[in-house]
Amino acid sequence: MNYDIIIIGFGTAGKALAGTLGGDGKKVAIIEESPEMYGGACINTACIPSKTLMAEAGRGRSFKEAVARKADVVDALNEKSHKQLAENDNVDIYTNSARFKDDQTVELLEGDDTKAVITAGKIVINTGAKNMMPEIDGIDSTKNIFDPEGIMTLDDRPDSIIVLGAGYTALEFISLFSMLGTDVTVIDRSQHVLIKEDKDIGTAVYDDMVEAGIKFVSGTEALKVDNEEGHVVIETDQGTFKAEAMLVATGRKPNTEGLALQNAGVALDEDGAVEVDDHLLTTAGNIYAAGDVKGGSQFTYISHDDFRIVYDQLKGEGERTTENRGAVPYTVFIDPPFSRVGMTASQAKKKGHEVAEGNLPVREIPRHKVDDDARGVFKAVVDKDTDEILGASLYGRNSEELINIVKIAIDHGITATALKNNVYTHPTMAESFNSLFDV
Ligand SMILES: Cc1cc2nc3c(=O)[nH]c(=O)nc-3n(C[C@H](O)[C@H](O)[C@H](O)COP(=O)(O)OP(=O)(O)OC[C@H]3O[C@@H](n4cnc5c(N)ncnc54)[C@H](O)[C@@H]3O)c2cc1C
Ligand SMILES: NC(=O)c1ccc[n+]([C@@H]2O[C@H](COP(=O)([O-])OP(=O)(O)OC[C@H]3O[C@@H](n4cnc5c(N)ncnc54)[C@H](O)[C@@H]3O)[C@@H](O)[C@H]2O)c1
Repeated sequence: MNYDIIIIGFGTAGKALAGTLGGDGKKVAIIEESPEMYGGACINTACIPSKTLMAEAGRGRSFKEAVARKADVVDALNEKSHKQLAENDNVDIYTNSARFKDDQTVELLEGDDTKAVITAGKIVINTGAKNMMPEIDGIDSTKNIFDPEGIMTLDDRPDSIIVLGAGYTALEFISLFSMLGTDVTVIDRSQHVLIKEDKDIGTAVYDDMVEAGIKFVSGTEALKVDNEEGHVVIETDQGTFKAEAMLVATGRKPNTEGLALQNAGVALDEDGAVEVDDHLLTTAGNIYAAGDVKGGSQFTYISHDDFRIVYDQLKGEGERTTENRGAVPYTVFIDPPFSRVGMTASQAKKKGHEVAEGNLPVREIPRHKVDDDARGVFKAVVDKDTDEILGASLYGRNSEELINIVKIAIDHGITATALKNNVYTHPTMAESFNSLFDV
């Protein structure tokens, strides 16, 4: 069977491309290896389930209630994603593993057997990333060790948990389990949490987590894990720790295993990600890669923007690139959330900017009284000479929404003075910008 385009992986970019190109009348094949993953990681195993659990915990629901609602949300979104493409007459969904035969030919596998072979002039790889398990003695044979996906399928809340890692994924689960009443111990290689972020904010997050009862064992190397009386016991260079369960959140790696990329002339970079140019073209001239599999920032909205770039290559002027998509904001959904866009003050100084800094503790924002939550601090980085906004790091309630305002300001050259003098509704966290940008 020949198609105009084959998409490997039903992730964020893949789904949008298949739907849009199918709508344009192109003959599209989309290949997904698991029916449980229609719509990709974000809705099935990552963003949506984790944020649903967090929202439920915030409402004071039990773990069981939270997990039950999360399952309903995931099922509904998975079904909706499948339906959207299944109802498109120009899109064929294949539930198989894909493997390249050459740069225009893809095998559809069931186990080791080739069930069919399909061809297309253009192919998009959107196979995402998967959790990495570190090599620790005993990790494969010890029970009650979970990755982020697995920990969200537990029936009962563990009374105690060890979290290995303190990156963005780990921090969200640390916060979640702490809110649910689990005793949390964090074991991490690095010396500080949020090491790449503004130092004061990293400290504020750490202090709030310690205040909530979370225990950190930082700068630590895990040596060995085992089970003892139904618990997980971890031996480290700073002592031995024990809990009912352990979550391993030590990073993710691009999903390229089994694709036989060498058959298509698609090269990987030194981190194992598919090598792409700024139009997302791989080293094979007719094959694109989108989303986590190409490395860089791993966010669902980046995968969605990758869809725009590839679509623009296939149907538009080819002007959108990874270089002109603008500032990329992000939120770590801890309680309260931490969000960032652009540079920190120290990064801006290193780049030669004369910096003016806004620094506003949340306790000075009127809205905090209404919410009865004084935790957090908002920081802004402004170029002293030009009034240009260079970045913002916001730790506090509603930062996941506010950061998008700053992103628009950065992308469209809206100055710090403009945000300072803007009229905002009251009482909101947004009105903090009247003070934050008064630098
Ligand atoms: C716990 C967690 C929470 C997260 N929270 C957020 C968040 O709040 N906000 C955010 O923006 N990002 C978040 N992320 C990151 C986000 O999930 C990813 O960036 C996003 O899902 C990447 O999508 P993608 O398009 O690259 O592909 P994916 O959604 O990963 O889809 C790839 C698909 O390809 C399939 N596949 C793989 N290999 C093959 C093959 N050989 N043949 C056929 N099919 C194959 C897979 O089954 C999968 O369905 C989170 C990640 C994790 C782990
Ligand atoms: N809210 C969001 O948008 C969101 C949420 C979760 C993840 N993500 C995406 O997923 C990506 C991956 O995040 P991540 O947190 O999984 O990875 P990461 O690479 O950001 O963090 C890994 C952490 O594990 C630690 N570590 C590594 N090996 C270790 C070992 N053997 N022992 C102890 N500690 C060890 C590291 O010190 C680090 O703190 C992020 O870059 C982000 O883009 C996004």
